[in-house]
Amino acid sequence: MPSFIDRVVLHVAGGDGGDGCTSIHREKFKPLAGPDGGDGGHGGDVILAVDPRTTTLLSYHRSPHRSAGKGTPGMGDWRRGVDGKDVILPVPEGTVVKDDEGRVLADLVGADARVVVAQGGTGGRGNFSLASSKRRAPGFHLLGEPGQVRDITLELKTIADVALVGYPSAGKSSLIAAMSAARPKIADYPFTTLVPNLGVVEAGQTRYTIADVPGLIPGASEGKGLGLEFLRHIERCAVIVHVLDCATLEPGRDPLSDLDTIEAELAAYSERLGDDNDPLFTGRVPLMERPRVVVLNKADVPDAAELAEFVTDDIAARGLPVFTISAVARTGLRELSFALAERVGAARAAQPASAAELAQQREAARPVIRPAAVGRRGKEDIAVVRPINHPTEGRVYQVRGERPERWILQTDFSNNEAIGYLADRLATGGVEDLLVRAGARAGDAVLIGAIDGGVLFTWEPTMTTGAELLGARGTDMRVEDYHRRTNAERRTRYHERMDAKEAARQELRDEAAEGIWTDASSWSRGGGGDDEEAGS
Ligand SMILES: Nc1nc2c(ncn2[C@@H]2O[C@H](COP(=O)(O)OP(=O)(O)OP(=O)(O)O)[C@@H](O)[C@H]2O)c(=O)[nH]1
Ligand SMILES: [Mg+2]
Repeated sequence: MPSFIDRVVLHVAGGDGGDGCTSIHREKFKPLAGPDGGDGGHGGDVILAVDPRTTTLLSYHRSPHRSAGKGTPGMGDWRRGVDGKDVILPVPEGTVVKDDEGRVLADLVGADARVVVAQGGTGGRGNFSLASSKRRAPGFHLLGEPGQVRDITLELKTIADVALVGYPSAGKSSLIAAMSAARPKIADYPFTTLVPNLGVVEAGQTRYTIADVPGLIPGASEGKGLGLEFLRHIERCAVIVHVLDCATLEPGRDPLSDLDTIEAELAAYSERLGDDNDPLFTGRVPLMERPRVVVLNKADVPDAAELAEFVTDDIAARGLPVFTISAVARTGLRELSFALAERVGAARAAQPASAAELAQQREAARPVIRPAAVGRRGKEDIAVVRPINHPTEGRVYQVRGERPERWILQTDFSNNEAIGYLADRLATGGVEDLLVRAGARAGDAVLIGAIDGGVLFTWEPTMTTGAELLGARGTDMRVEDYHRRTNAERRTRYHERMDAKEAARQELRDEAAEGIWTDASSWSRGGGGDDEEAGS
């Protein structure tokens, strides 16, 4: 059985959006009745949702890849593609979601807490919805955007009122079994408990939860034993109970030094927690200031009872309440459960009145980081343009920004009209202005997106060649006769034209300062070479 099921790395993928459709409506006596290609469906999201019936992250450890459904392509007759299905992953309450850089994306507390961890891609627009008065019969559609893909880490931090801490085999599981209806595994070998067990205790009017966590050994705060796996669970418990084994035969151990060892580990962990130890985040007092109770266990063993009596005063002298019990013989449990109820009650009274109040305070104290929005629901940013040194292309103007990068993903580069549409979008979206301001000139290499996976092309500003190139139908003259040619012919023509321009530019460049401008001819993905068909 894996020991780290309360921390899993999950690979999540939103569904890809379906492509739009290019279609011309046909009717009897009216074979070309305008565009009727529908939009592609949106991809589904991957969502984490708190589910009270889920108590561990075990199932994600077994199958860590989760993807939402794809949107289907649009079709003729104005039919829209079908949206991909969302995938809803149930997680236990107390699951903290982090991205691959360790930033907290969500802290799922509350019965209906949920978060989208991978957004589905937006469906591509069909030629019907791309039609405008300028562009009456678009011969292209937009591609569906890929869904968001990423690795997230889920960590389960048990939410209980009381945490039982102590060395392996101290009797923590035995104690929770004696105090509540929980039936954890109990055995005489260390690290029997790998996943925290939760029990509910009723003492008088107070009802509280108690968590038995895996055993702790020296060095746990540096990850020894089950280390941090264990320590994570005490972060959210209001009261800490030290369970000390008075019958251990291990050399060098006795209740007092065990107590010191565990306290030192808690202090080291608290240090590590840093910001997360902040009461505003946990809603509790910092770990080291939380109330503690000491339990001397195994008093049914004669020697142990003697030892317990012997150390009681020492521990009490440190200001800690002490209870001598036997989890097996079930002695001393009633006093203990009432003493815990009292401290839990006090901790609850000191807490912010409501979860909402806590959330509000927390929000004010630190920015809540939410998953970066991609696709249809996201707020769109402004592009940034800067000259960079491309590893293979030399000096390149790089354009970064959600909008232009999405446009690239939506463009079918085998369709010249779609490329023309992209050029229009870049011009009207202000990217051309930014290029001019950044100092780019016609013929410079421009990269939209990251160095890997971005699209590299030679820039021809529409503002200098623009108006005169716009045909009567609003189509780009660079692709003027698109409707009379096959795809392959169009592509070839386009590349011939680009090559000719490139040759002309090359001459100019040769005269200009050497080595500054580089060759980045025609559209190519990821900085790779030209298309196979180019120059044929
Ligand atoms: N005699 C006696 N034995 C006990 C008592 N409590 C627990 N034990 C025994 O101690 C051993 C370990 O008990 P567990 O409850 O599994 O200990 P634990 O602290 O949960 O151990 P880990 O899960 O490994 O960290 C078992 O053999 C228990 O039967 C007790 O009060 N008296
Ligand atoms: Mg145990």
